[in-house]
Amino acid sequence: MSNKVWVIIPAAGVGARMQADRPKQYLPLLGKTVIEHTLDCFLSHPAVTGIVVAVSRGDPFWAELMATTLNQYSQLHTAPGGRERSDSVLNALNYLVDTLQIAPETGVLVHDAARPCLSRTDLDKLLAIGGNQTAGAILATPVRDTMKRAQVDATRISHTEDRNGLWHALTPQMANVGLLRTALAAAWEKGVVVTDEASALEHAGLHPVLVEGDARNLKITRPADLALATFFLSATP
Ligand SMILES: Nc1ccn([C@@H]2O[C@H](COP(=O)(O)OP(=O)(O)OP(=O)(O)O)[C@@H](O)[C@H]2O)c(=O)n1
Ligand SMILES: C[C@](O)(CO)[C@H](O)COP(=O)(O)O
Repeated sequence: MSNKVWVIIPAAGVGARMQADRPKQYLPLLGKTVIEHTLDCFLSHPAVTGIVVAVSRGDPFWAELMATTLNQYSQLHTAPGGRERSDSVLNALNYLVDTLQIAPETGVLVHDAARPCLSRTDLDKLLAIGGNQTAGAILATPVRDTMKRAQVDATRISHTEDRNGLWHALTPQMANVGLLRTALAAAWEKGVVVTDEASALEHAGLHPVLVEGDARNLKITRPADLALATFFLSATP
């Protein structure tokens, strides 16, 4: 795999859990939108050839950014979002192969638009380790807390899960274009719901590498997460 990669940014979610007046990737954060912070890490990286952002059809916020603050970046492309996150990612992969004719052995990173706190250090670490992994690689952090399995009615504890060997999957998640496209398409064909790229690779019988990353690379999901992201981005040098 060459050391140059493409990046896919799934940004077609509605952010229901955020309960905001717009999708969370477009919420203001330290003077610009969440997604602009997310893109910053990749737009300035020498190993990144281009970026495909999967957005909902008719998304007015993305169109506004592309007409203003992002209009100078020729390496930015857009693909249609899908019903699920995995559909958005597959649409972007199909755009890379069918429209841009990107070779299947090209490396690709998939990173949530809602994760604006990715550090350059972690990105470089993933690129260095993931660049030669045939089964893919993901940023992840070991579980810290005691993990409880709820009873069916979700009000009481059923039992405690063994947390040894449990990790939080983060993004970016890295593989080559052809492998990931085939794995996601196969999962879709089988009706298997996958919530990250590694799940599709696992369903294909692969075991992606775990690359320990910084727990501050949080996914903005609920209202309190925006204040955390603000703190993390304000505190970094
Ligand atoms: N059909 C979808 C659903 C999600 N995403 C993107 O995938 C990332 C992670 O998904 P999540 O945090 O679940 O975002 P939402 O689906 O928007 O959140 P919610 O589940 O609260 O609606 C986000 O950047 C989101 O924009 C996407 O591109 N296409
Ligand atoms: C891809 C991901 O961020 C890894 O933890 C997570 O699976 C996204 O899940 P969501 O339900 O779409 O937020």
